[in-house]
Amino acid sequence: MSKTLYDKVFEDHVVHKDDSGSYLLYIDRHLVHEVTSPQAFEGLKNAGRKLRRTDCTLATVDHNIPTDSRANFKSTSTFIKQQDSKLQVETLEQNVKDFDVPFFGMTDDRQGIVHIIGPEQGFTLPGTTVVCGDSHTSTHGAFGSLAFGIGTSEVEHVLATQTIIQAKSKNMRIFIDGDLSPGITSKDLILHVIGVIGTAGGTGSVIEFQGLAIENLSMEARMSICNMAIEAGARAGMIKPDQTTFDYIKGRPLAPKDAEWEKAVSYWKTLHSDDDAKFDYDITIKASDIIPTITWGTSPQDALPITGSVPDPSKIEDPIKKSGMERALKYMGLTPNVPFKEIPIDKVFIGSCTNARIEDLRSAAKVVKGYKKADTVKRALVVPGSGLVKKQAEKEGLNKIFENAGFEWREAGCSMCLGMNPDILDPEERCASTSNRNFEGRQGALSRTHLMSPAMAAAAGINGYFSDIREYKYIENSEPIQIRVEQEDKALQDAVYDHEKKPIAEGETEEELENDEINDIPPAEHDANQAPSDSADGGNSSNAFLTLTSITAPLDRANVDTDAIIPKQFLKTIKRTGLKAGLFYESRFSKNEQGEDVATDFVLNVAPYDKSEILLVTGDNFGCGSSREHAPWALKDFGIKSIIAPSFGDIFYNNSFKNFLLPIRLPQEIILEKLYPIATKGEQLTIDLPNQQIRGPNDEILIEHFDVEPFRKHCLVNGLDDIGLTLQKEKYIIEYEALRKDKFSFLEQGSKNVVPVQGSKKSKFGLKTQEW
Ligand SMILES: CC(C)[C@H](C(=O)O)[C@@H](O)C(=O)O
Ligand code: SF4
Repeated sequence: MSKTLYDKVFEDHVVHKDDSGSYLLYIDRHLVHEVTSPQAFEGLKNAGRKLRRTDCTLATVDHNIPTDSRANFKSTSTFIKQQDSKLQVETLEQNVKDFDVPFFGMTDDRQGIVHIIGPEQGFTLPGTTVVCGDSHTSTHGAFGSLAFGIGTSEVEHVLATQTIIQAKSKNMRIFIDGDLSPGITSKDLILHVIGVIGTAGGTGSVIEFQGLAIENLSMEARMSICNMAIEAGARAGMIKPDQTTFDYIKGRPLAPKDAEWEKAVSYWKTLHSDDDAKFDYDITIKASDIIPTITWGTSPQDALPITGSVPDPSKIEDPIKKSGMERALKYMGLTPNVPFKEIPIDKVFIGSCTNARIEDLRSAAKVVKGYKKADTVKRALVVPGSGLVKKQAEKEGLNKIFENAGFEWREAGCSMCLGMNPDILDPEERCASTSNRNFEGRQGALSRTHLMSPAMAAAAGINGYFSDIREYKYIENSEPIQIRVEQEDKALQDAVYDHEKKPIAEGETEEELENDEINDIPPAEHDANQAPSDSADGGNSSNAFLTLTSITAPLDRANVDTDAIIPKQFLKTIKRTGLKAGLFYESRFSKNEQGEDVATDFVLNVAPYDKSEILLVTGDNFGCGSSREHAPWALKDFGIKSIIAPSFGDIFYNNSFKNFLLPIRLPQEIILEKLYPIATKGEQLTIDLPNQQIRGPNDEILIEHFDVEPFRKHCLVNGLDDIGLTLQKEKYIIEYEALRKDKFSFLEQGSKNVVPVQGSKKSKFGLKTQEW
């Protein structure tokens, strides 16, 4: 039977299939960062569980770390000034020691954004399953791996079992017909695609990108495309591996070598969709239709060609779309019909897991070279995606080009992509950004983000206005510094052996340093919200969801992203509880003249809805975007136990079940006709999970049947912790591991070959002298 690329990779990882149709998949590569892991490690500790495979796990710090020069770095505790950020980073530093996880910390040149370092090290390989507690894990699909973001409960599940419970997604193909026109980048391509299919377009599907335009792209450009597959709502994005892929991987530190390399490549060559494979959805986009693209609104689907103007809501008929557009334009401070090229900007951000690789920096540097940043542009930040990208760029002299133009050259991290560190925009500042999300408040409270390619962001920084890169006048050979090195220097990676940044301050011993850091970490407390797992099947009747009767808060919005449900400043906790105050923070509160929070008339602030346990959303795609499990934690903390909406972001949907919160999908017209009138009257609905029904205030049946996958229902009705359930299937995991060791022996080394940095704190790995 013919298969798609997704079918092949999925099937090669099935450990077990349940009668209910739910699969247990083996995970080859697990990337870990500081934001979504503390509660997972705490869960392991509380339950006395081990980490199953450290060799399949690789950790780094990226979201919270300042991008200031680390030239005088002494210790995390002195370097990071924001207390909550410091705590998250130090908690990961402690957890990697406690669980023996290979780790790239701040004294290591290999540290960087988690989705940059995996491919850079050769940890990400074709045909593997790759997960991370981060939505942009989709990036790794560029290698033909099945890579997707997971929530913190799933991180814990993977740490404990090296597997994940999955349902099979639908197959979607996006075929790019023809090749891209000159000057058009992969960022324009993916923004264009999202503009066409919308942020819910890929929901429930794995997208395979195909066509000449894709085949002609470099690996880095392919990564930018798959990176933003999540912004199209997809579970994952994939591109079949080819010679470009193999050339990129060969020689990287953690890639297979010699005979294992040959064995790997012959398997990888089988990883493509068969000619007659069937896709559930098939979309063709003409490459010649794609021109430089930017976003104007507060969702990545608000994408238009740079030659266009701000859209006009008066021309829109659909009332939900019209009010959404009005709201976005008001937030963005934009007037309808103004040409994009006449809109001035305040700041530039060149960075993020979408566009902070060496090719991105090269293309921005070419634009900047020989010019000065416009006087009206207050700041332009260039943040390399990893320490190694930074090194490579410095070797090529790109840092000098940026600095000569008045751009700031920073250290690696997520930075202003979401501003969990000090890099944020001031309210109402407009930013030309190479990142992937333009949500309200994303780059700082009331910040205004416009997404675009690195070359376009750089051009905006020079001109002071959004600019069409095709009209831009490059200055060639005007400066002594040339962009000479077109090939990435893989040998630079060996430089970690002689890197200059010594982590230990003069006069301070390793032991003192270690003690300093440990002293800053409060002892782990038992988290009351953590599902106890001492019973054999992990059951806990207090979590069980049977029937729920409550008034229902109506929410008339579409595309409510998880940044809106719980903004970034509340992600810095290492606990699962205490998030009630942050729920819908930007909507529930505004600042008065004294700068204090004042409650708005947002539905959850107003009686009787402030006591609602059900949220009824009329628009599509609730919980899209980030994988933060903090979103269901905050909803739960507020008292919400069920959410009804036409559709949900895939990761949010999963995360809800893990927290015994029931998401129910119903068609929009049914919601509007049958449930909305009751909700707006402040009357009660009853959700009956065992019978899969919704009843009205007089117990009349409103919804005869709603869908919920049998396995999820079983777990919810019985209050089951699925780590406990999976561990009961350990015999299948052991069997799979034996098969894997033989058939996929080239995956066995994994992160075992990670060499600790010289002079780093004591590591249980010891200082190896492996050859790379
Ligand atoms: C912090 C993390 C959960 C989040 C994500 O999942 O994407 C972040 O990386 C983001 O980009 O919003
Ligand atoms: S999207 Fe931004 S915050 Fe999220 S991982 Fe990528 S760079 Fe970091």
